[in-house]
Amino acid sequence: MAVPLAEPAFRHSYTPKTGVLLINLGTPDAPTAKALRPYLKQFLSDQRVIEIPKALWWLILNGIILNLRPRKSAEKYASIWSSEGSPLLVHTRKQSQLLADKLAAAGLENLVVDFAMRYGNPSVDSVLRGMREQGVERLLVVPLYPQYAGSSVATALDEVFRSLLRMRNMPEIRTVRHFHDFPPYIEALARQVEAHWQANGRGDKLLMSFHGVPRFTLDKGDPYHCECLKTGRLLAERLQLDREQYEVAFQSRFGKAEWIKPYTVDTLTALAKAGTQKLDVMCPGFVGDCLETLEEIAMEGKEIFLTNGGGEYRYIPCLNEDPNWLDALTALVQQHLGGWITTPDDPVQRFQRAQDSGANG
Ligand SMILES: C=CC1=C(C)c2cc3[nH]c(cc4nc(cc5[nH]c(cc1n2)c(C)c5CCC(=O)O)C(CCC(=O)O)=C4C)c(C)c3C=C
Ligand SMILES: [Fe+2]
Ligand SMILES: [Fe+2]
Repeated sequence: MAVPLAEPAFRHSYTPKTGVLLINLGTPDAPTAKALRPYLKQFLSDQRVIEIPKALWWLILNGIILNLRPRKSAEKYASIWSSEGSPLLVHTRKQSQLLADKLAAAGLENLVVDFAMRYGNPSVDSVLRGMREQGVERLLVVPLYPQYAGSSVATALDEVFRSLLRMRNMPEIRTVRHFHDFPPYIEALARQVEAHWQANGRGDKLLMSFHGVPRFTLDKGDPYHCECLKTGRLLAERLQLDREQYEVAFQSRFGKAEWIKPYTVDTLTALAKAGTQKLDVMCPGFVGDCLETLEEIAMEGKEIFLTNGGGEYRYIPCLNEDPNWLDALTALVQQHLGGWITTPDDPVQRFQRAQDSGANG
């Protein structure tokens, strides 16, 4: 075990704070091969993500992947990079600020809301240290993935626990595991689709594309596949879609192994060849647009659909800063803060105020 680090000096009689830490995957610092290399190295060295024996993978990663992929990925990132930076970082930052505003408006006091990235910057460890310095003694961790996967949620939590391992004065901790069937999240998705239909008319089909994972992780007990299907079913029910009016598929296959199916590329090809005239495409497993949605689905996916004879291809943006999603995220956080929440009319707060005024008066 690592040696615990020094902490801010212990203070008597101060009001401890509650921290809410949002965690997303992470993104390179710039859309360049130079910035992609350390980001991909950190990401693809994670044994929650790549389960190949360590020595063999080290050779493949350092000998082949880190020599070829950074340049190719940098070109893709360059095609989606905005003046504010990487879309994933921009949306996560805005979501964190808007969540803080909403929790403050709901009367929650002594909260510190921040975000971190599992890979790259801002790192989980640096943000957690900052929270401790601000007096955070209770911590709620919210990985921004609706569906649980070992390669997304669990590794984000691993990183939190790795940081806690070195803390001398550890905060109390709670973690959110998933919210794939949380009604306000499903409602926010449904309203996003309805707004798109209102503006553009209804498509013939709705394709819900989720990030894929290797097939063997399903066989070994990872619930991700089932949680994606459940989100798909709940959203379709809410939108009153019959089974033939929507498809669920899995994108972003990495490497040669089999991943969970159907693959989004195959579904897009089949829908195009079947003569689909108007296709609506969305990515419910990503709460913010990123490389995987903007480049792979909105751009590459469109090309695949059109070159195979498909009609109109309409990409529906992720939830991003949508007010219904911010309401859902606020509700999720409030639910998980239950018992920790300090609103002005909270009985413990009232007692504390009475004590303080007694002591001062
Ligand atoms: C939605 C949850 C995600 C799961 C589950 C997931 C699993 C997973 N991913 C890879 C490999 C790559 N993913 C990459 C990008 C990426 N992945 C997610 C989310 C999940 N990944 C997001 C949000 C992003 C976009 C990041 C951004 O900056 O916008 C990449 C990097 C890009 C590239 O070079 O193609 C890789 C690589 C594996 C192997 C995996 C499960 C085992
Ligand atoms: Fe990924
Ligand atoms: Fe991708």
